[in-house]
Parts: sequence; C-alpha cells; structure tokens
Amino acid sequence: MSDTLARILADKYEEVRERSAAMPLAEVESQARHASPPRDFTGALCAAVAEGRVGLIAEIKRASPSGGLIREPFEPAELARAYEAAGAACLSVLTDAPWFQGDLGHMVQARAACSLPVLRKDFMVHPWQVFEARAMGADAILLILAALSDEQAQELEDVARSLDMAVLAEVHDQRELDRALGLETRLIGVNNRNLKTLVTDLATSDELIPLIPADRIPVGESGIRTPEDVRRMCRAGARCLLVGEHLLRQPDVEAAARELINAI
Ligand SMILES: O=C(O)c1ccccc1NCC(=O)[C@H](O)[C@H](O)COP(=O)(O)O
Repeated sequence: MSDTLARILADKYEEVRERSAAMPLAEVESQARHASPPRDFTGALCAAVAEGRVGLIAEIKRASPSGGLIREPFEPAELARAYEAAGAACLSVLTDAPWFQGDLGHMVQARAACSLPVLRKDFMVHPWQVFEARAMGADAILLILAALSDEQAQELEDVARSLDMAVLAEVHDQRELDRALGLETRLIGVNNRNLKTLVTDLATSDELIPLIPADRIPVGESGIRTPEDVRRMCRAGARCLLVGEHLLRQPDVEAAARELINAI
C-alpha cells in the first residue's frame, strides 16, 4: 500500500481503541479539565510576528516515515531549551510511537524544560486523544483535514476549545483549505508535504497561502530548510512556520533555529 497516511491512521485507530479501553473517556476528560491552564499558543505566534520575527514552531521528533532516524541521541528537554534560547515562539512535539518513535513523555519533558506553548503533534481522530493531550499538558493540537471528516474535525475542535487549547488545522490542497475555513480556529497550516506520497514541494504554500483570508493566521509547514525558504514562505504570506527535520539534523539546533528566525 503506498498511501502512508492511510497506514498511519489504521494504526492510530487501533491504538486509540486499546488506550481508551484501559482508561474510560470520563476519567481522561476529568484529568484534562483539572490540569493546570494551557499556555497561549496563538498569542505566542502573534507576539513574535508583531515584533517583526518569524513565528517559529520548532519541532521535536526523533524519526519520521520520510526521514528515517533523524536525531540520536535524542534529548527533548535539551532541544526545548535550545529552541527557546534561539527565540522560537512555540514547540511541536511528535507523540506517535510506531511511525515517529515519539512518546507523550517527550512532550512532557520538553514542556517542563521551557516556557513555550507546546503542540501535541499526532494523528488526532478521537476526543479521547484531545483530553489525553491536555491532561499531559499540551497547549495545542493538530487537526489534519486529510485524515478527518468535517464532523470529526468539528467535534475535535469543539473539545479542544472547551479546554482552551489552540487548534492548528492542516491542509494540503484547496478543498481541504475550504473545509478548514469552516472551523473557528485562526491557525491554518499549509503542509508542503503530501502525506500520501511524502513528496515535499514548497510550491504548495506558494499556491495555497495567498488564498487564506486575512482574519486567519497562515502557518507554512514542512520542507523548510534555508533562510531563502523562509523568505519564500513570507512572500507567499506566512510569517509563522513549522520546521522540524532541518533543525534536528544540525549539531547546533539553537544556531540553526536562530538563522531561520532572523531570515526576515
Ligand atoms: O514527516 C513525515 O515523513 C510525515 C509522514 C506522514 C505524516 C506526517 C509526516 N510529518 C509530519 C509533518 O508534517 C512534519 O513533521 C512537520 O510539518 C515538519 O516538517 P519538516 O520540517 O519537513 O520536518
């Protein structure tokens, strides 16, 4: 099967089935509603942009389907501190285990090591995962429109909003963008990576970001490596960027993040 997203989702539904059997929804919801308040993810991005900087969402991931093993040794807390020192606005932490060697513990460690708001980067398909994310400290979740029906996306957004979490709605084509604009979130991520084929092309952002209405906040995602890539995303209309692999492959992640933040 060549559709990577479909394979990931099949595993994810099974994982959620097992985990929710071990802890009932009401229990994980109660933990989420009693967690300490979330950090302001959207506000941190807006503040960076208002100060004339790139609003960088710096990613923490050990591995990925397209990149294989990306960083070893892998120290989420150290990476979080380096990203914060560089001036990143927010963090994104992969928590999917089978495909990214991620773990909710990575998110907990990263968030505890800094004051930045943190996105739980995973394949969210059920409210149980949103409650779990908040219970473990997440300030924001990702909703991948390619992985969700309109009804699912709306339900997950409603749960996140009820917990004061931010939502990053991710799209890869115009149809998904139109659907994302039916949600209330202001954060619209344009993923340059096709999650079916894993091919990355920054032209996706050139095409879609100009179509995003001015009352939303476009976020360019994936395949961003150089200061010129950053300027290209800015020319398209996105001053907020989500960057992972390029940073994580550098020995000095702080310098690498600073180079991208200061590219405009
Ligand atoms: O990165 C992958 O191979 C991948 C495969 C299937 C689904 C999602 C995938 N990645 C998630 C992301 O979109 C990236 O982690 C994120 O946008 C950062 O991209 P990059 O800077 O290229 O690491």
